[in-house]
Amino acid sequence: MAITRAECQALDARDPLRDVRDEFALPPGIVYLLGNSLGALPRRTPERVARTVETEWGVHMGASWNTAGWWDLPESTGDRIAPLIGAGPGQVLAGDSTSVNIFKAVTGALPLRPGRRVVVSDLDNFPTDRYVVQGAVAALGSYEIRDIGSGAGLAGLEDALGDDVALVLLSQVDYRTGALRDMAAVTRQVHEAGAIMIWDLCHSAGAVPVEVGEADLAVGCTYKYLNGGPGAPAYIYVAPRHQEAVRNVISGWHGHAAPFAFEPDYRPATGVRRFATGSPPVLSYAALNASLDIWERVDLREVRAKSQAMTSLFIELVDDAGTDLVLATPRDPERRGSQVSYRHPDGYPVVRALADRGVVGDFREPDVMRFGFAPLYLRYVDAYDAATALAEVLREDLWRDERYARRLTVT
Ligand SMILES: Cc1ncc(COP(=O)(O)O)c(C=O)c1O
Ligand SMILES: Nc1c(O)cccc1C(=O)C[C@H](N)C(=O)O
Repeated sequence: MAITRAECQALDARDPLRDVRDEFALPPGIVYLLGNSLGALPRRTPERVARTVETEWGVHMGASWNTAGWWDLPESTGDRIAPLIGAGPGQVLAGDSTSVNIFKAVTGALPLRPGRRVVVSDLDNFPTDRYVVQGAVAALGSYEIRDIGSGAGLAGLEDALGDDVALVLLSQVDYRTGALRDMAAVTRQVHEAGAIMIWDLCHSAGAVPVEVGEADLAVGCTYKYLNGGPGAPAYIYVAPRHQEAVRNVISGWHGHAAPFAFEPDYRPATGVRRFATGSPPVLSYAALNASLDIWERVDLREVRAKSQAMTSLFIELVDDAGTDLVLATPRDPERRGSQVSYRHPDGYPVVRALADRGVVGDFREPDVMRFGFAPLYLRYVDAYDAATALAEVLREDLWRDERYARRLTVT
């Protein structure tokens, strides 16, 4: 092998992020490469959630809407997410799920381009992005969807862009392959065609230093690299230039200009607050905010450097092992997020056999094995152990055991 385990340990000893790992409660004996699906539990999270339950809810009760800042959680939490995506204060609102925020973004942005009736959607995007666009178009009527294949670097985009296109929705990092799109260049291209650009940042926030830049709107989740917990509040970014023009079609009372005036008719709040809808899940915000304490202390350039080094190391080690895996992730570290994916016709049982050996990745149809490298809590030695286990599972055909063929409900 190109590098020894001892050399990986030496890399860990020099890692500027090495102490951040202690912030996480990681089960022993596990190499957790699923942080791109559900991030690990920060040690401080249980205490923060317990405080919200026992003191804010249990003692101060309803007063906590004011005294504990519950009412303002969507904005205050959004302001803490903002630096992670290159946005400023008052530009990000935390709440709802990514799916709901996609619906709000798409239906809110389409009227900005009257007369244009086409939404460009990526065939390889995460399905919920496509499903929500399909639902929005069906609900609005008179719009149509133009699908592009993202495969070779969004090759279809140029041809799809015409003077009938109102809006383009894309993910910055492809969930299957981990390919990273040039957000600034694609946004420019879409704007030159006169359309609105909406980005899904689910697989990029916390994985790469995101710059929303000229993007019109963006959405993302916080339960992957941001470690906010299962089902943690998602977020929506609305560029300041659009905030007064974009309408929130799910116009609930939390986005009203005067919610406690209990007026019969909706009037939107100013700024990003108008994208709020209903009561925030306060306990989930508590968990997310505990994790954001950690993000506040880390330098995103160090996160990116470590992510690129770890993913490169993993790829080199798997190369050296001489398996029949096909790398699905770009080899150039500048062109990938923080995951490494391989194609293998029996990827599903391979991933299950690996999990039995303590290396947790996942599988995405039709043939993609994904290994996410969350730089806050993974070590170089983890990349080494994972590559070694993967090579062993393939070399010794360990995945052929029939118990690995059975599909789990959630994969
Ligand atoms: C790109 C992308 N968009 C959206 C989602 C999910 O959306 P939601 O938070 O609504 O489940 C995911 C993952 O679950 C995703 O990878
Ligand atoms: N959001 C998830 C869920 O609710 C259940 C299971 C997995 C997830 C995920 O996040 C999957 C992830 N977006 C993916 O890229 O496949």
